[in-house]
Amino acid sequence: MTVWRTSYKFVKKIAQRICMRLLASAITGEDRVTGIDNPRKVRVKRSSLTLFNDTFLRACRLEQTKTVPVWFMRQAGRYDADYRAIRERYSLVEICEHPEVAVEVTKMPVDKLGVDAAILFSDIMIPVGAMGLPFEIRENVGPVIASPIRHERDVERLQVFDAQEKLPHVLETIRLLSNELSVPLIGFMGAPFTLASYMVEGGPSRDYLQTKQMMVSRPDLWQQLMDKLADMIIRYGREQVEAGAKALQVFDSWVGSLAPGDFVRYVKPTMQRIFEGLKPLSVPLIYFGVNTGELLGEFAATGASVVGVDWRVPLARARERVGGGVALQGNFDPAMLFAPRSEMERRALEILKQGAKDPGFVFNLGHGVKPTTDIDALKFLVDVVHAFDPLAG
Ligand SMILES: Cc1c2[nH]c(c1CCC(=O)O)Cc1[nH]c(c(CCC(=O)O)c1C)Cc1[nH]c(c(CCC(=O)O)c1C)Cc1[nH]c(c(C)c1CCC(=O)O)C2
Repeated sequence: MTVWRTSYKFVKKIAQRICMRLLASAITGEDRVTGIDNPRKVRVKRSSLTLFNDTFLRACRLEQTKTVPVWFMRQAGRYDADYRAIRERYSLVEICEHPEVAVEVTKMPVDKLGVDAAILFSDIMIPVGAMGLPFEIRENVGPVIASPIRHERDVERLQVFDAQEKLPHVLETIRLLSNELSVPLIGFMGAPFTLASYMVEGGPSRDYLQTKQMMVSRPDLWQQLMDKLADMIIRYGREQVEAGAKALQVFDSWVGSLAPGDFVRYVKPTMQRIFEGLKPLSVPLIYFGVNTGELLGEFAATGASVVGVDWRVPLARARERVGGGVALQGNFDPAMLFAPRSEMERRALEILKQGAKDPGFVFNLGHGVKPTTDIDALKFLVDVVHAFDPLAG
């Protein structure tokens, strides 16, 4: 009897999944593939019947898609009441330490907003803690480090860790997500300059005086720090992809504070080494920064496959600067999520028309979602992007 009931349930579940899959592809007309899109990495077991929306990955690979993929930086966050409720019980670091909670938070925007990619819920500082430098995240301030890096011994003490050993919960979160998600999971790391800015200043900064001072007056020590962070980033990136991340974004939020000559001299070689090291993983590699208008050409020359653009640069100009062979991601001003709907739509269409001129465009904001954003504005924006036909222009 029990055997019969179990097999009936099993057959019913399979039949339901097949029906859902057929229905979804009939409705969207989008190409759907099974969970496995990189046969080399089938180490992670996944259901072969999961619906999988690969529009984001295809746009990153410069393939023509029927709709423009969209996701938002900081798409899991305080604008969402359910997230705020979870934050009342867990700190940001605690969420990261509990895979079941991190999974739930990562999935929230996918379910609620209908975005085409998920981003791992974590923070760029999590691996800094694992390197042996304790930090704290202060609300409305950002990461704070009590004993910042100033001397050789501080750099020497930093460990290039094994995530299996130091951050097993992060890898577990990725494994769970890659089994459950119907969209690709983006893993991420902070880039060396941006991480160094917190590690050297001891917290957020307006002008990065200590960081830039170390860069120019102790180029040897600076390079030692860049090298150690690059080693960490390559190793941690590889572990994230092996656990199931389908793309990696390297956040260099504050590198736009550098003059182009300084970027080329003090940062670019390290970024080239990082993307060279991550390339064998065969996943899209996104390089993002704010205020990087003058650096976009250099960004494209680092070896990244997708370049993030903020709203200060029109996308057509960004395309001129990066040239061909690289996808673009951006560049809606997060402040414009507070504009009237008609104005939001007008601006989104302007971006879509420029961005989708060539294959290889991912719609995003130019920076993260602001905590006071209305969730309905985000949903509206997703709908506008999905209604746009990139082939019709
Ligand atoms: C610079 C940077 C940090 N963290 C990150 C960056 C690069 C992107 C950027 O430029 O915004 C990256 C980051 N941080 C967080 C994510 C989660 C994934 C997602 O985008 O949804 C991602 C991708 C969670 C978070 N990380 C943080 C929050 C907000 C605090 C909270 O809601 O608990 C979230 C959701 C905290 C944090 N952590 C950091 C800052 C500046 C802050 C903001 C402080 C505040 O406003 O309270 C460092």
